[in-house]
Amino acid sequence: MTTDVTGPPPTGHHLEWGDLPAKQQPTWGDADALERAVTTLRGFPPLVFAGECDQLTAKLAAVARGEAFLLQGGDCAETLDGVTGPNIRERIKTILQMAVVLTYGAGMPVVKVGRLAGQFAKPRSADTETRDGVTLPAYRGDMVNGFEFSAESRAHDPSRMVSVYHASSSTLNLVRAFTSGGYADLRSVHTWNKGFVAGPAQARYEKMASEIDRAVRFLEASGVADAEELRRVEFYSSHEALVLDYERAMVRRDSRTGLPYNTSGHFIWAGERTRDLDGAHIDFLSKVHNPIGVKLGPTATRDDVLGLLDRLDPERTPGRLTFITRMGADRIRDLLPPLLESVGEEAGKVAWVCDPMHGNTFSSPSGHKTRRFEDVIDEVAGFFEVHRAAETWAGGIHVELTGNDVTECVGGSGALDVQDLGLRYETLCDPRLNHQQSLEMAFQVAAMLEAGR
Ligand SMILES: O=C[C@H](O)[C@H](O)COP(=O)(O)O
Ligand SMILES: C=C(OP(=O)(O)O)C(=O)O
Ligand SMILES: [Mn+2]
Repeated sequence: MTTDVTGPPPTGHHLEWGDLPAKQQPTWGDADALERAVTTLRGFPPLVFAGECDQLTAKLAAVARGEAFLLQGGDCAETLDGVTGPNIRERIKTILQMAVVLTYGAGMPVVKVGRLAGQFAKPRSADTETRDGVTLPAYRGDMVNGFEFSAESRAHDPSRMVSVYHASSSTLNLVRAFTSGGYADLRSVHTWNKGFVAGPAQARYEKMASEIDRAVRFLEASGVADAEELRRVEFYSSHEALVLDYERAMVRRDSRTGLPYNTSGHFIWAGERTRDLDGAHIDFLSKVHNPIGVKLGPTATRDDVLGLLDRLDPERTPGRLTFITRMGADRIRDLLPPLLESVGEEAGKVAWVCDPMHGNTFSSPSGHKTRRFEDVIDEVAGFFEVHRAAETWAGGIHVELTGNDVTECVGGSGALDVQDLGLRYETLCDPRLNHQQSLEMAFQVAAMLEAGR
């Protein structure tokens, strides 16, 4: 981890953001409260450092070259109440386990990125929600308003951005402690499996962990393994850069180079609803030097893809830009090939990652938003097939998951049924894979990666 100091922008050198149209923004009522929150945020230290962002760019360059695989995962919507030690620990353990399964199964470096420490704002399909004849603003994530269905809670409150900063800071603090303080030591692969509800994937993991243990002991005994290298993992934060008042206020200039970085997270992306070329979100991403992503849904055209490439990565810097496709299991095989084809040679200049969640959401009869595990796997399978045929690299997966034993997505070996959804449905936005389903997915994706080698 580099320790460069990333300072606030020098006085008089504030970046100009202009006033391009910005979709999906809060309507803060109180201008003074907004000003106070933004001023407070601007004075806070960065949450991540420019040097770390550059390291991640270098790792994503390896993904773009086909030499590494990206695992990006976490909640759809983090919540302030959800920032607890156990919640964060179980999520980190889950991602570490998945990464080990992928690394061991596929013999390939895995870049680990959490959807965490900033994933507190949501774009919505509708601005309002109606219950029993009462219409209120839709829930837009804890950065903007509360989930509770009352006028007071649903009002957009800028001071929430400051709360999100603190929540992100304490999340990152624990993540850094876990990943560099010995907990993520490869010699503890077994302990990451502890505390989870037993199931087939856990048992399979246990077996694999024993093999890894033996291999690590062998390497250590032979003097090949560097004890320090085994002790820690590089783990990065990411979120959708949605609420521009928050993201802009977190921009700092790198003291080494003077270049602006969004220090609210290592990797940030523009969502499917805010990726228009002439909009404020793409303009924002074009001005910061972090590694960035853009979601591409079923309506993405050749011109969108080429335009985004030119706008966001004019120099074609390896690792700078990642396209995250989310087409749906039934459409990926038709919609992705023309995009790869139209980009031609340029397709190899960016990383391509599959979000198998957002194109596969439906409502259960009980009214729960859900996804079928089998559709999620099928979209990833389609993603691999298409890339193989196009001779481009299927660079990774972007998944909504939790380490907790929730009942939000149906299917998987636990055969979770739509009738079970009400048991432990805890997400405030989209349904996440639970621990068992996440681990199962890792085994299936590792097999796909292995088959392609
Ligand atoms: O992850 C996000 C959701 O897909 C997005 O917020 C839209 O959800 P909605 O259709 O329930 O508004
Ligand atoms: C809103 C999201 O995705 P998308 O922009 O792809 O719909 C999300 O990642 O939670
Ligand atoms: Mn989501």
